[in-house]
Formats: sequence, C-alpha cells, structure tokens
Amino acid sequence: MTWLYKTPGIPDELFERLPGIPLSKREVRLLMISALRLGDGGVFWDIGAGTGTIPVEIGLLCPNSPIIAIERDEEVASLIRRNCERFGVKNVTVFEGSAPDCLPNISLAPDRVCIEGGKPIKSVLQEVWQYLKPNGRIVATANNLETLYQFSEGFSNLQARNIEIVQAAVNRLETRGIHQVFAAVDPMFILSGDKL
Ligand SMILES: C[S@@+](CC[C@H](N)C(=O)[O-])C[C@H]1O[C@@H](n2cnc3c(N)ncnc32)[C@H](O)[C@@H]1O
Repeated sequence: MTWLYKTPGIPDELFERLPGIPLSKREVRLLMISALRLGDGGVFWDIGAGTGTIPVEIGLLCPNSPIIAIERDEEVASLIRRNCERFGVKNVTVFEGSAPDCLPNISLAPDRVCIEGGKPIKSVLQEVWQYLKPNGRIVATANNLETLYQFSEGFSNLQARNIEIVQAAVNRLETRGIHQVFAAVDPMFILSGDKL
C-alpha cells in the first residue's frame, strides 16, 4: 500500500510493528517534525530510528533529502526498510550500527538530527555536534527526568542556540467497558537547539 496524502501525521496503526519496539505516537511525532524545521534537500539523521515513523514521514515531506536512519538492532533495521517500502519512501538509507560509535562511518554530514536512542546521551550529543553543519539543528526526545536533564545540560555545554523544551500532554478518547475515557499518550519532552 502506498500512502498518498501529503500532510504529516500518519495514523499509528498504518505502520508495521514489531512486538516491544516503540513508536512515537502520531501527535508527538507531529511536534517532533515541526521542531526539526526541515527544508527539502537537507541531510537528515535519525538516531535510534525504531519503527521508522520519523524517516517515513520526513521522506514523504522532503523527497529530495538524503535521510539516514540509524538503528542498532538488525531486525528493527529491516522493519524500517519495510515501512519505507509500505509508504513508497525512496530516499531513506538504513544504517545498522550503535551510536555514537557508528557515527564516524556516515559519510554525509547532517543539517538536521533527531536523537531518539544512544548512550551515554552526552557522548551521542557531543559526537553529533561535531558533524552537524553550521546552522544545523538537533531535536531530541526524553520520556524521563534523567534523560531530560542530560540533554538539557548537554545542549548548554555545547552552547547550542535557541534551546527549547516542550512537554506535550496528549489524551485520546478510548472506550473502556461501558465508558468513554481519555487515555494519556506517552508524555514526552521534546528538546531542540541550533548550531551557529
Ligand atoms: C524509542 S525507539 C524510536 C521509535 C521511533 N521514534 C518511531 O516512532 O519509530 C528507539 C530506538 O533506538 C534504538 N537504539 C537505542 N540505542 C541505540 C544506539 N546506541 N544506536 C542506535 N540505535 C539505538 C532502539 O533499538 C530503538 O529501536
């Protein structure tokens, strides 16, 4: 099946999933994409690409951008390839490796980076910063205070500009038994910062 709509925000259930492999929920994904401030043609790295929702969405939005999806798990890397095929995305290269160690092997320097995996966090951030082009931008996600703090401190130490942190709280209406209840979608912190 090829997804034909141009607006981002593909419904979660349209992606192929693997048990236990996380997926950024649609509403959170939209905030991440917005925070990236993409331009078609720029090089994009997604570190810890998981199910591949971000490379798929960005591949559709920016068909002229080289997109590198970095994923340490071989099975998950294959899942990303299948999701790209499913949505007809042709400009994603899946790079199997563990960040930060694998990053020097990527030949194209990025204009935009999304950090969703990799430890220690500060080493990943420092390594990415070295490769990030001038006027480049990093967006990182955190679902706990420790990660939030490490990214926040990491951005400050690197003297990133225009640091922003947004905490999204999204609730979806669900049917539970005889009731319609609002269920929280994984609360997420979205951090972003620019390199001069
Ligand atoms: C939270 S998931 C990303 C989900 C993704 N946002 C999506 O919606 O499809 C994080 C992924 O990072 C990968 N990962 C964790 N540490 C990594 C590392 N050091 N290098 C590369 N990938 C890593 C995990 O295998 C996992 O698939």
